[in-house]
This record gives sequence, C-alpha cells and structure tokens, in this order.
Amino acid sequence: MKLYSTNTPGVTVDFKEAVFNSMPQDKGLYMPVGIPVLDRDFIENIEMYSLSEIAFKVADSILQGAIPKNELKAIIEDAINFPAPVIKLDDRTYVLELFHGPSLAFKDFGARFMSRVMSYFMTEGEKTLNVLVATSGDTGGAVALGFLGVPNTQVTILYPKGKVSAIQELQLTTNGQNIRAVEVNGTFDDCQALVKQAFTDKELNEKFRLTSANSINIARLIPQTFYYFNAYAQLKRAGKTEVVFSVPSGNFGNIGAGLLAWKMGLPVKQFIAATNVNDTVPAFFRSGLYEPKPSVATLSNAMDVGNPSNWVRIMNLFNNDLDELRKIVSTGSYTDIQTGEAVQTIFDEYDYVVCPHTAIAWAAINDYRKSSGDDNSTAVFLSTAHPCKFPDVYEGEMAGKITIPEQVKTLLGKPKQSVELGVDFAGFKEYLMGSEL
Ligand SMILES: Cc1ncc(COP(=O)(O)O)c(C=O)c1O
Ligand SMILES: N[C@@H](CCOP(=O)(O)O)C(=O)O
Repeated sequence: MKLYSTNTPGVTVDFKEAVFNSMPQDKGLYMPVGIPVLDRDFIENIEMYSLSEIAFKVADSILQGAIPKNELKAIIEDAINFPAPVIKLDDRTYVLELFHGPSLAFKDFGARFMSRVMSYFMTEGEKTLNVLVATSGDTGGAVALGFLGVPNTQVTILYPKGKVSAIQELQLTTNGQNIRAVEVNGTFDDCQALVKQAFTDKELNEKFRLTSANSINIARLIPQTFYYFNAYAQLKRAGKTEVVFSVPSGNFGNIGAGLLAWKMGLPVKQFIAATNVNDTVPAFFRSGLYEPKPSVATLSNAMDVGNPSNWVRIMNLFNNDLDELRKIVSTGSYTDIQTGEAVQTIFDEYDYVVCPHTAIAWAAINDYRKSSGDDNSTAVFLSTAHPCKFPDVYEGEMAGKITIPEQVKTLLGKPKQSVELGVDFAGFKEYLMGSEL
C-alpha cells in the first residue's frame, strides 16, 4: 500500500511509514494512492459474512499486502473481539451500536486495531514509541486501553480541563503504567494543535520517536470502515438495501471512514454529517466558505471541535469539489436544547436511551427526511458511545434504564493522575523534553 500527503501528492510512503509518521512533515494528511473497489460478488453476498470476515476482506484489499494475510487476520480477530449490532427501532429507522468495546465508544475499533498494527511493525531493541493523543473525551480512553501495558510504548493523552465527562476523565487518568494524562487549560482544538506542532518540532523528533493515535493516523481510519460494511450486511439480511447513514461528527474521522467505505464500493444512498453547534462543516456546506472557529462546550462534549482535522481528507476524496460532496453528504447542526429533546423523544418513542452525540445523529435523520422527501430509505444512525458515560444528561426513569458496565464500576473511586498545562507550545515541549520516556 502506498500513501501520499494531501499537501504533496507526488511523494509517497508505504503503510508502515505512514503509521509511524502519523502526519507528513508538510502538515498534510496521508491518503491511499488508489482506493480499491471491492468485487461485486463480495458486496452482493455480504450478508453471508461475519464481522471479522468482512473486516479482513476490507483491510486486505486496502492494505495490499502491507501486512501478510495470516498476521492481518490475527490482528483483526484480536482487536475487533466485540459486536457492532444494528438494532431496529422502527421499520425504516435503525441504530448501529458501536459502544460494545472496552472503552464503551466507537473509538475502540480504531485504537485497538492501530495498537496491534504498531506492535506488529515494531522490532525488538527499537527506540521507545511515544504516542501522543489529543482527546475531547473518548479517543483518549480507547487509546489508553488499546496501549495499556504494551511494551516499549509510552502514551501521553492531552485533554481539555473541565470539558470531558467524569467517567471519561477516569478512563483517561487512572491507568498508570505506560499511560499518562495532561490536562490542558484550553479546548480540544488547543490540545490537537499542541500534538500537531510536536510532530513538526525538530528537537522533539530528535529526542523521541513520536507518533499519533488520533484519527490523523490512517491506521485509525481503516478499521472504522469495517462497521459500515458490517452494518450494511446486517441490513441486507433484514431485506434493506437502500441505506442512509447519519453520523455524529466532530473531528470527521468517523464519516471520513464511511466515505472511504463508499468509495470502496459500499452502496450508500446518503451520508448525513450531524454536528452540535460547533458547525464549521455545516456552515461550509451553506456558504462555501471553510472557516474554522474556536469550539464551544456542549452536552455532546466529544464533538466540540472547531477545526476538524479530517476535513482535508474528505475534501481530498472529492478532489476539493464541494458540489460533488454535496451529492452524497448532507449536514445538520443541533443545539443542546435540541439534543436534550432528541434524547427524550427517542426514549418516549422507542424506550431506548442514547448518548447526546447519538441523539444528534437521530435528530438529523428527521430533518433529512423532511428536506429531501426521502421517506423510504432505511436510515441508520451511529451510536458512538454508551450513555453511562454521560450520567448528567439523564433523570428519573431514563436514568434508571441505564446499566453501568463492569469496566465503569471498577473505575469509580480510583485516584486521578494528571499534570496541568497551559495552551502554549513551549510549556508542552518543556514537559515532554523533561520527561524520561
Ligand atoms: C461519542 C462520540 N461521538 C461522536 C464523535 C465524533 O466523531 P469524529 O470525531 O470521528 O467525527 C466522537 C469523537 O470523536 C465521540 O467520542
Ligand atoms: N471526539 C474525539 C476527538 C479526537 O478525535 P480523533 O478521532 O481524531 O482521535 C475524542 O473523543 O477524543
């Protein structure tokens, strides 16, 4: 597999280099040279395959031999060892539950696959790998669990102080071993900017072997295509083939993976990119002007992103042609009041509890149906996190319906371990340089 930088398409690297570099030095993002289209026979019979069979077929096609088949199969079976069921709410509305992994968020697909791919490529005696990751809530917890105890690997998680839920914070800050947390007095965008700057800092790169576990890393994105194909397989078993996916979006890695799956031949009628009031992308669809702006805090905190890092990838997939993109993607943005109402309505109508991020994706389906007149397609909204991660959102009967998984119970009462820093790069650099990693 060869990958190019969105900023310098003429220069290519192989998959291993892209994984460890995470981001090209020219500050673009890696994209595959030539996206393979899966054979028709596979797509037409996809309902006959299991999640791990589908994941293997998709990964093998895109990686084009970068990892030998047997090793790839073992990585997938070890990483994706939890289900991603599609649940019927009514005849034309389904929810794809992506929170059955260890950190209770969809990030487990990417983080677990990526940690195993990195381990596969690492050889004995190599310099310690320093994984930097910025999180607005869920990536950090998934990456922490994905890399916990992995030899020769040190993970540093940056998160915005006071802007993640209490359970998310416990997931980030209580691991110990090779995982440490930095509380940044700023927003997620500040955390992301610090991490990105570290990758282009000469001194840091001389001292450390830095890599990113954010979705700027292509190894995070590839496994997120698996569940789109697998959702389609489940729907096909139920006799549904005209599918709309509504994706709660922040950094746009999730919908980016969906669009990659579509480019690989997954039949999708429409994608809906649903955001909270951090609406840089919906505003771009309206005005044609891409204007990143500082993020504001919302109920769906993990989507509080003002400058989505995957946007450049999505534009690149569409040759920077917004009109082409508009043919397959529509957008919607929702306030906290609308989010709360959606959580309540889903509960009242379906007796089903969703997290605030997921509620936004459901709300966007209603608006899509009204504005497009498309009443017949099967709409699937992605449920990206377990509601127990956001207990402040629910009261009364709804709160009583939420079961607390064992992995959350064991976190309660554990001491938080973190270091507090400002948003200036100099301070972050000093912290990294001063640490014996
Ligand atoms: C629960 C949840 N939903 C949605 C999102 C947004 O996903 P993405 O950043 O891939 O757009 C995130 C964060 O990534 C999240 O943690
Ligand atoms: N919403 C994310 C933000 C980081 O996104 P990533 O997918 O680029 O790692 C989070 O939960 O941390």
